[in-house]
Amino acid sequence: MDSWWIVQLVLATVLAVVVWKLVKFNVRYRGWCRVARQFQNIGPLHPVWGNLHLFKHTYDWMVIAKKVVNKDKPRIIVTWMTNLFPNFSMVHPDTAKVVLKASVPKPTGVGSPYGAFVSWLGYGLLTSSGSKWQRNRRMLTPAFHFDILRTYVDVYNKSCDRFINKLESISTEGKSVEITKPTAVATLDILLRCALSYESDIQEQGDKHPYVLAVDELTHMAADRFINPLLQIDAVFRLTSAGKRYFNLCDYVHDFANKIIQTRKETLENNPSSTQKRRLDFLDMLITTRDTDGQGLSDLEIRDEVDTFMFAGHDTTASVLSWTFYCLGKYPEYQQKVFEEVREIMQDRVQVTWDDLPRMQIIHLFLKETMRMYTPVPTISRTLKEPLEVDGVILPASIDVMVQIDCINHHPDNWPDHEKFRLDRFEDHASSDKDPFSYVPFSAGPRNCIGQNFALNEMKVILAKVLNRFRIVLDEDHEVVALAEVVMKAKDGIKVKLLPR
Ligand code: HEM
Repeated sequence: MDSWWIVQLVLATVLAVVVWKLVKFNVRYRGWCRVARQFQNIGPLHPVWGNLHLFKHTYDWMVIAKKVVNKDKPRIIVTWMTNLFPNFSMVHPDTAKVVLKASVPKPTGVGSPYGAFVSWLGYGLLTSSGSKWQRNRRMLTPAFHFDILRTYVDVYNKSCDRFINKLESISTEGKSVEITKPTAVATLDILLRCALSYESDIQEQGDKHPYVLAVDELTHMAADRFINPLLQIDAVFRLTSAGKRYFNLCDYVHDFANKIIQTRKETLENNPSSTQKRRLDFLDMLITTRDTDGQGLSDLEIRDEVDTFMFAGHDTTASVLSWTFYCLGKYPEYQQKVFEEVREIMQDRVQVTWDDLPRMQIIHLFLKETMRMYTPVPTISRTLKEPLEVDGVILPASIDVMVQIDCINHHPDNWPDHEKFRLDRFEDHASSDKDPFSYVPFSAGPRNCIGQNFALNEMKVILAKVLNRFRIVLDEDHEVVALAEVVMKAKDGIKVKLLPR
């Protein structure tokens, strides 16, 4: 056969594959259109860009969606990502619960919401699916048992003392301070101490500390990758200067964790009784946990879980705390109520105890309403491997579906006056006939947040101690705008005045 024939054969094969793919896509596409027609669209369609022309930034989606939810009270919203790909968003508890209860995997491929985080977090609990996730979730659950969490209260107290010192040093003469950054460093400090027993002066150093800087930059860069599918292809991203920096930072945080893991493994091997003399941390649990076959986690799995805790546990908690400081300043009459509760519980003490935590009921209500108003994790997603029936419609396999927690928190069917901050909103929430899926800041179902009690305890300790020390007043000259990014952020931060009590 001469070479001309070979070329023709190759071209014909390529053409046949392309045609076959197009036909397959066309069948799928028509199926998507049939389904999409049954639900409300987020807005007018552009002939090429679908709904994308409506959003300049990813966070614009939530602003528009919440207006639609408020006006028409839909249960599912369709967004066309160009005219070729529909995206189905569950915005009501009835539709969200079907997705959250099903064991539906996380989307981690190129162009998917979690894909951008994989080179940093690997396949830890947040990004893994299927049997790997099931095994590891079972193995890690004991690390969040109350008996373990109880021992962290001391860490929260000590770290919060450093946080208060930091705030005092930057808020001299009643000047207002930007609160979100020091709060994020404080929550990272707490996680490093609880997860790895890593003791350092990171709060004093702030982003001069290389680990703080790395985690902060990685969080932002991974979020930027998330909105640019091209940059999600590692090989393409590596060619950009941002990509080079990103992978260097990944190497740095991986090395940082690897060194601590190796040192700890050697200590545990050489001196197994060392754990009896000190507080156990997450790393001890990760190294010693065993599955039903007696197998432990590999070194890579341990590192992935450590990095996952750092990412999933620090920015989320910092977001809630920052918005809570904001709301305390915005609603001084509620701040007074919370403060009175703190004084009643703590009397003359400055350290919070484990037994104080369940008594902090007004703080608890305040945190809950803050998390409803300023949803810490606005959006999560899943990828359908099988068709799933939602609201009487079969959503086809192979599409990504989103659960829009922020829309659920503001759905007028469940939350009348949803834009109003009301401390009494949750007073009888548990006992009322309200659907538990109408409020899911920590998600719900099998893949709910494993760290929620850790976070709630930590936030209560910090709030009690900060309020015991300062009265919080909003800086009225600073405009605060909420942006629904990966976590809920304030556009130019949050500024408050901290007046000593
Ligand atoms: C106020 C603070 C927090 C909020 C609002 C929050 C919220 C959430 C949400 C919404 C999810 C579901 C994510 C998804 O489906 O993609 C989640 C999962 C997760 N969170 Fe949290 N989280 C917080 C604190 C923490 C802390 C402190 C830790 C660890 C120490 C943590 C570790 C995790 C992990 C490992 C997962 C994945 C669980 C799984 O899929 O099995 N979170 N969190």
